[in-house]
Amino acid sequence: MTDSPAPLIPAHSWAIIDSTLREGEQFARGNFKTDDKVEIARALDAFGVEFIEVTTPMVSAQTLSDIRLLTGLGLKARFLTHVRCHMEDVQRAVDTGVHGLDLLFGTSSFLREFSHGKSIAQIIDSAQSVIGWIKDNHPDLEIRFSAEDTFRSEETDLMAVYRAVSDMGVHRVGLADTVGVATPRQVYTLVREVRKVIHAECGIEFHGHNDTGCAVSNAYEAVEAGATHIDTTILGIGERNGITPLGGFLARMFTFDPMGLIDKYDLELLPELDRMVARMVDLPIPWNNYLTGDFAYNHKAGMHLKAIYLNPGAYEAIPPGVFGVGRRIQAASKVTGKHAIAYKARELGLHYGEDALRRVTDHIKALAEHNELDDEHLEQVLREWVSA
Ligand SMILES: CC(=O)SCCNC(=O)CCNC(=O)[C@H](O)C(C)(C)COP(=O)(O)OP(=O)(O)OC[C@H]1O[C@@H](n2cnc3c(N)ncnc32)[C@H](O)[C@@H]1OP(=O)(O)O
Ligand SMILES: O=C(O)CCC(=O)C(=O)O
Ligand SMILES: [Mg+2]
Repeated sequence: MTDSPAPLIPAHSWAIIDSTLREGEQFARGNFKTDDKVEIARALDAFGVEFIEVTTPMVSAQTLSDIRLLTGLGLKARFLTHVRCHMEDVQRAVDTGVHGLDLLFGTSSFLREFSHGKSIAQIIDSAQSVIGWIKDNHPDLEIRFSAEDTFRSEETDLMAVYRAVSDMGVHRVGLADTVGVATPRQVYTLVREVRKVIHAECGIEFHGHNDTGCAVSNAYEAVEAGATHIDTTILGIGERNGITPLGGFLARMFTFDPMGLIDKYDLELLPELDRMVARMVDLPIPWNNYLTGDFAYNHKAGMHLKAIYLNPGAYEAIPPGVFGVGRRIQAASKVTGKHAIAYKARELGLHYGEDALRRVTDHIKALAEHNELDDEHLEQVLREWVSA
């Protein structure tokens, strides 16, 4: 007997840093009150994400006190706060009870010119003072250093920065696709290159925006190339059209290591998480949302329905029940077929011969050409057909 093959990408090789409480606060409708933050943190913790990233305490006195409240909840998830590579920010962050600091500095010419005005050498100098101070005064804190706008930065600049901060002893470096422009292949290649210049024990984090629709694929490519941490938010909320959504990323990774994901996370809570954030930002869950959208598990075409009744796996990559959602069979449309109609009839205890089945199917298709039938109407037609 042989061992079952190792999953393509084992779930234990990466961790989630959920940034709903940081990137999510930068979403147009993300204005979380203290109670909302507590609810989100508890829900993420119950789900099982490894890290929760919160906004910088520099935002306001309220934010500072909220971070202290959150880190005092006694959750299993570890808190990280996202701060500029700036002594004042760091000094305010270190006694908030967080487990680590996510430092960042923009390295692209756009951000060097228009955001902070520092050269690469100055960025490395600032990193040296800030990281050195944290290590001397708070050696227990985990430190991550990210080159903001990584994918529009010069590769030589990036390698100089990553090599330097890795030598300074950061626990993780971050690659950020800040404007959502990277392609999956670029992400894969750059993560591999970064791996070569940092220490073996240094982790790699990826943060990807969705401006060009690649946030999930890019996160996946990052992991495939060796990234250890992926930033997500619930429903993908964030600046502009957001970042890698928690549900979308998990859907992607589930296909490689279902048992690994089931062990790590309470996947059935995903719909609750999505509903919670949709309520807080006062928007519906998108109809085509990964896993939890209204129609994510709607099956309609006759050819699909025939196979779905025999084995749902024929047209579903991921069993919906694992993520706490159900499937919907939409049998009464113009694109339906006789197998679906026979199945629906059998559910009602009705049986047709072959000719009758063809005729009732065609009748339903013709009716649905004008107006789709709901379940009640379909049932009525099927019963009338038998008694007619
Ligand atoms: C891509 C991203 O999502 S990055 C994260 C974005 N997050 C945030 O902006 C958090 C919320 N921000 C805030 O509350 C405020 O912007 C604060 C408290 C951080 C700063 O507020 P202000 O002092 O009023 O400055 P303002 O926001 O107008 O400008 C940004 C400042 O940060 C500086 N800065 C930008 N990036 C960095 C960095 N990585 N490290 C250090 N300083 C930086 C800029 O130079 C500018 O400072 P300056 O006025 O001395 O030139
Ligand atoms: O700190 C990071 O790595 C990411 C910051 C951010 O939100 C971004 O670049 O879009
Ligand atoms: Mg971002």
